Amino acid sequence: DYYSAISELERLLDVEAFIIEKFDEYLERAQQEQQEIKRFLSQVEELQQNRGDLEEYFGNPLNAFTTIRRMVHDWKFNVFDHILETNNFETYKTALSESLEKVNFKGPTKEDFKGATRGLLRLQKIYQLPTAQLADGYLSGEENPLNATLSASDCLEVGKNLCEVKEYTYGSEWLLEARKRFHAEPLDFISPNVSEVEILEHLSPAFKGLGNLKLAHKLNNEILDKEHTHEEALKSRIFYETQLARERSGKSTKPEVVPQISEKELKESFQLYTRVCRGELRPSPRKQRKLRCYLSHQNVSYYHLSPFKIEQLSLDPYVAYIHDVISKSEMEQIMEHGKGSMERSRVGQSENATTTEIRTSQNTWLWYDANPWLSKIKQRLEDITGLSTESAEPLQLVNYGIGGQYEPHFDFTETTKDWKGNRLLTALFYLNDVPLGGATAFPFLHLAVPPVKGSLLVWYNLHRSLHKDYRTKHAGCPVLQGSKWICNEWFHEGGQEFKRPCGLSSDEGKFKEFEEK
Ligand SMILES: O=C(O)CCC(=O)C(=O)O
Ligand SMILES: [Fe+2]
Repeated sequence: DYYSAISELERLLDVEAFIIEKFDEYLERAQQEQQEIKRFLSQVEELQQNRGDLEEYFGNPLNAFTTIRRMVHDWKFNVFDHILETNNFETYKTALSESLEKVNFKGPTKEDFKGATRGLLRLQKIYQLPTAQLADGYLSGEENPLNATLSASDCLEVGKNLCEVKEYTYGSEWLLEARKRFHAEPLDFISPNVSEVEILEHLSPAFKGLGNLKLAHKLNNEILDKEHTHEEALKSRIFYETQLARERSGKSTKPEVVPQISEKELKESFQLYTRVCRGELRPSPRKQRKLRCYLSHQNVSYYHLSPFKIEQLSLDPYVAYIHDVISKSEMEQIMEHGKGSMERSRVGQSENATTTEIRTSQNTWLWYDANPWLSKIKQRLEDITGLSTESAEPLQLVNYGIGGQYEPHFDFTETTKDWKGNRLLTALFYLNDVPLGGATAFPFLHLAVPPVKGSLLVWYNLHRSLHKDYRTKHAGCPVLQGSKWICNEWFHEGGQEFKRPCGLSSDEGKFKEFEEK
């Protein structure tokens, strides 16, 4: 008790002074936090005001990336963490979560954020974009960059995510970029509170991952220069010093670091795919010389009046554009109908189909029965191809996002169980123009077909004898700028007996060498 001795009261005064001190600290912090929240809110408000046309805004992958990043990360660090960790805000907290529940708000997750990073990496790898340029919003050799740049903390997050999946080469570049930007940026722009130490905490292990222990050691020492008692760095220092000493004395050799290239990336078709997407490979003049553009009624009386505009792209296997085959209002109608039910695209057959990085897009199916307004389009597809839709699949609407792609694949499947048979012909409508990237690539044909709004691309996946044509391996190149909307129709074998009769000889095993390439 305090009444029986003055000394205890003295202690009480000490305690009181201590409490005052703590509360002062607390209030100062709270004020600081409020200011930070305010600053963050006004920054976001400014961004919101500058967003302009949404299609165009999100057509810029950097804007898409930073928006997701803001929702996954910045709101949490700058606002919610501050508010939610303080009990005073309990009532505010319930009101907030209730109102979020009311509007059924489900924000992007960490997985979204990682996916966005993987998208940027893919763009960088396939289009060979230098890190600093990409971070500055330069997507190709253009003079004026996109109206978006990444901050030091954006670069840090990209670098962190990449190192997490052992992509140390690119990861270290992003971290170095973060450091450069950290020094260049005005302090009030850095959000959420990045420190140089935090950048170094990731940069040093990244160089260790690359087998550059000397540099990792040097960067680790820089952490210790700034924070003498940094526990992790102190531990790492011992590791680096012993390791480097052993190397010097010849007791251990420099670790051999083999760059991580997946089996899939080593495949010839993948290498060709990236080169075709970049425009480094084109069909030879010898092949191109034989190609024609012409008008055709395809033996349908109606089209004598308004023939199809055909542009051949490859004769064997046959690939061609048919231009201006679908009207603006039809395209809009398709997208409007599909938009509400898009789901992450899957790869594989029915029950085994899974989502994968091989195909980063969303899609939905439009059944002809359920959408009678599609019958005109169905008829047009029959008129163009001369095939029956009796065994065809419903229309598949597809949309690609940040760095969205579909890696090289065949459209035919391994087994066909029913009378419909395999996918004979692919008909692909381009529903929009893609400002950069997003071509349909045929690696073995050295052919990249850029999306042309309102045009249809067709090719046969099977030989005349209905055996698989392995040269038709194809892909959707990553979308570099803008988004990509397409619509697929797959015609199957069934019902084409008189429409596309088989030849007299078998094509089995023809060009089989392309199967595994
Ligand atoms: O996106 C593309 O251009 C190709 C799409 C594709 O190959 C497919 O959906 O099967
Ligand atoms: Fe395909």
